[in-house]
Amino acid sequence: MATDLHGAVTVQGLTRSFDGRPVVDGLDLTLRAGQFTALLGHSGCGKSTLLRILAGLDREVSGTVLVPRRRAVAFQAPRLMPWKKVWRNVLLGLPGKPGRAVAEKALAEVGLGHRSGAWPKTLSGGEAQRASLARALVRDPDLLLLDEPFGALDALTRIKAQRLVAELWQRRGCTVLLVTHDVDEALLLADRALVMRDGVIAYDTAVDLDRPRSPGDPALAALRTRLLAELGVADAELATSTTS
Ligand SMILES: Nc1ncnc2c1ncn2[C@@H]1O[C@H](COP(=O)(O)OP(=O)(O)OP(=O)(O)O)[C@@H](O)[C@H]1O
Repeated sequence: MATDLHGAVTVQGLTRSFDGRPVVDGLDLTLRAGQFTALLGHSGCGKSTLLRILAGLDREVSGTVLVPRRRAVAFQAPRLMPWKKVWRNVLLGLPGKPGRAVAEKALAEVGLGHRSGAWPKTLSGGEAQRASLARALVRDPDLLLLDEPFGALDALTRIKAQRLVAELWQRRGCTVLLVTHDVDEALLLADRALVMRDGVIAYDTAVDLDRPRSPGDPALAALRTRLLAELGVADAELATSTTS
């Protein structure tokens, strides 16, 4: 995998197979630096596989992958080490033995400065997810990869976490790729939405809507219908498909 110094991502002819079955199959994708892109697609279509490849966690691929050197990933499960205090979790794996103040700065950015010395098991689900986000931010990423980071949160915590990510993105200006099952979440946050199908990006649309966004905006509603059609979801299924 090649790396460059900017936030842009270039993927060409990317293929990843498991047991002889291609999950990513000649995929092309370009992300502009600073762009917030949502990646949608049916369960099992290969979204996490693509994200893991971009994160450098899976190198058994063919094709070209050009990503920024500084990149970080946050998963649906916060993956905190229970035997390390929150601030130590934030610094986990960082080179050069950075001090607690570095962790606390990232924790403050996600509104968790006061929990720095806590044990992970004492955090709520939303707090743990924010700690996981701080662990990504402390790496000062040009590319932030988010794999369903809000999937396990209750509705209210989820809304707060979505707002936080939107704020962080606007403040930091990094490139974001967000894997989500939730079309409404994609339309709330992203300025581009992709649908992955049959191992490639099968649909690609700009989400060119003013912020903050309102679900009542007719342009948003039209995009929503189109994306759901791309996902093969009929109108009658709308309510359940976007809240699960
Ligand atoms: N390490 C692995 N070994 C074998 N098969 C794998 C491996 N990782 C992923 N797969 C398979 O690749 C396919 C795509 O998985 P992936 O997790 O990327 O899908 P996804 O779109 O992220 O799904 P979901 O939305 O349910 O998280 C699945 O069929 C999965 O079983």
